[in-house]
Amino acid sequence: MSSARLSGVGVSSGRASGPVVRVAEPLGEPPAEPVPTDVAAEAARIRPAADVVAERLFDRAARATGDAKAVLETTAAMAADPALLGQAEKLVAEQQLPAARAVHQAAAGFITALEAAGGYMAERARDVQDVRDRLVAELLGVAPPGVPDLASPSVLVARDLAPADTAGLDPAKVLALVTEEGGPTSHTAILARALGIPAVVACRGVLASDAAALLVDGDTGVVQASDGTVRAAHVAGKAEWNGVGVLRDGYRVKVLGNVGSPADAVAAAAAGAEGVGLFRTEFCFLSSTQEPTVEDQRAAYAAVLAPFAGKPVVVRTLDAGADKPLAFLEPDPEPNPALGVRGLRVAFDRPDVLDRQLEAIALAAKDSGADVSVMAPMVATAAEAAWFVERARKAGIERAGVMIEVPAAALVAREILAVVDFVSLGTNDLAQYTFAADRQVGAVAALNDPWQPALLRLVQLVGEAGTALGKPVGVCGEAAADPLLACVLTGLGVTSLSMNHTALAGVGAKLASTSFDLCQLAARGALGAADPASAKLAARAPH
Ligand SMILES: C=C(OP(=O)(O)O)C(=O)O
Ligand SMILES: [Mg+2]
Repeated sequence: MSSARLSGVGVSSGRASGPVVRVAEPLGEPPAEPVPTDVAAEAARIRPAADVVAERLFDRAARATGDAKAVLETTAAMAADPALLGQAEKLVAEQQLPAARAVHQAAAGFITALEAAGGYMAERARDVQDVRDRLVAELLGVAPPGVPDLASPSVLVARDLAPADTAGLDPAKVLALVTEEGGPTSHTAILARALGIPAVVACRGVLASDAAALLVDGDTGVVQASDGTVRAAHVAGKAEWNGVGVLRDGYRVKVLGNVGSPADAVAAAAAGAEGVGLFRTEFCFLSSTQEPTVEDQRAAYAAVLAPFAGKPVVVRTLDAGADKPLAFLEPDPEPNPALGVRGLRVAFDRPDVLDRQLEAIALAAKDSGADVSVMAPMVATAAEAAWFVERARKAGIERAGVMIEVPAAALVAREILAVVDFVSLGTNDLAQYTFAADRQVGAVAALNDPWQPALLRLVQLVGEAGTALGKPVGVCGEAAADPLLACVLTGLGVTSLSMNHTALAGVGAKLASTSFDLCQLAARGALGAADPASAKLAARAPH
C-alpha cells in the first residue's frame, strides 16, 4: 500500500507514526505430517530450539523489572525444562511425530495435570501454553503468537487484540494500534483510550499491507504508509474545565470517570472526575485463571477506590462473558456468546461468586472511605434487578442499581427504576443489541454509532422514567465521552455522564457552555433525525 490510504474507525485520539510490528495470529495444533524420515535428527532439533527460546526470554527478563522480570525468568526456565523436552523427544521417536507436533502434544499432558491440580498450579498452565507456543513457532520457523516484545517504539498491527493483551500494552512503546477487525465500542478500543494510545479499528486491508511504517490518525481513522520517522501521539489541546459538572444556567449533571485499574482511577481523579460512574471490576481479573479470594478482591478494589475517598463510586459487579471472558467463569460453549450467559446471568448460576464479590466490595468501601454503590450488568427485567438489589442489601451495600444495556430493560425502565436506586445506560451494549450488530465486528461499526436516532429514542424512554420517578439516570457507555452528544443526553433527562479520563475536560467544558433549554432543543432535533449524521447536525444547530 506504499501510497494507498486505508480507512477505519478512529477510536482513540491522537496521531502517531513509526515502524510497523505485526501481531502474529494464534498457532493452531501443528500437523502430524509429514512423518520425519530421520526421527533421531528430528528429535535433536528440539533442545536447540528450546535454548533459543529460553535465551530470548532471559534476555527480555534482563531488561525487565519487578513482577514482569520474575514472570519472564520463570517462563524461560520452563522453556528449558528437561521433563517437557524429554517427553517431546520421546514422542518423536516412538510415534514418528514432527518435532513441533510432539512439543504440542507433550505440553498438553503437563497443561491438563496443572489444571487438574487447581490453585497456584492451574495458574502455571497458562505459562506452559506460552512456552509451548514459542517452542512450536521456533520449530516451524514462524513468529510466535501474541504481542511481541517491542525493542523500540512501534505501530502495532493486529487482526484484533484480546482485552488482556491490550491492557498489557506499554504506551511508551506502542505509538499507535491498528486492527483489521474490532468495533468502536469493543473493549480493546475502550482500553486503548484508557492507555492514551491512538487507535484505529475495522481498518480493512491493513493486514495485507506491506508498509514498513505507518502514519495513524486516531481521530479520522485514516492510516497511511509513512517514511518510518517516529512521531509520538499528539493529543488535541486540553479544554478548560473546573471539575464541576454544571451547565451555564446552574443545572447539575455529574461528570464522572470510567475506571478499571488503579492507574485509571488516579488519572480520572487528576482529570477532575467528580466520582466514578463505572468501575469495570472484570478488568482487574482478565488474566486470573481462578476466582480471586475475597481478600484478593478487597485489595484490588480498594486500590482503585483509594483516589476517590469521600466521593461517589459505582462499582459494577463482574461482567464476564462474550468479549471479556474470565477463565474462572467460563460458560459452556455457546453459539452466540454476546446473547448467552454473560454479566448478571452468570450470577444466576453461581450466586456464591456474586455474594463473595459483594462482600469484598463492602470491605473495600470501608477500607477506602469511598461512597460506594453497586450496579449489575446485563439486566433484562425488573425481576432480575430486584434479585440483585436484595443480594446487595444483604451484603450491607445500601445503594444498588443496574445497567440499562438490553433494549428490553430500556422498555421497562419505569418498572426497573421502581425497584433500584439508580440506573446507568450502557450505550455500547444497548447499541449492539438494538441494532443486532456485534460491537466487535468492524463490518457493522456504522450501526454501533451512538448518534443513531433509534438508540437515542431508547435513552429518551429511560430519561423520562428517571424524571418521573425522581431517580438518577447515568450514561457510562462511550456515548458520554462525546461533548456534543453529552448535551443531547442531558436534554434527554440523563443526570450523570461517566467516561474515560481523557474525555472529562472536553465534556465538562462543553456542558459549562450550554444551558438545559439548549440541551433539550438539541435532543429534540437529534431524536427526529433520519440518521447519525443528521442527528449530529441537528444537535449542533443550537450549540
Ligand atoms: C458501559 C458499558 O459496559 P461495557 O462496555 O463494559 O460492556 C456499555 O455496554 O455501554
Ligand atoms: Mg456493557
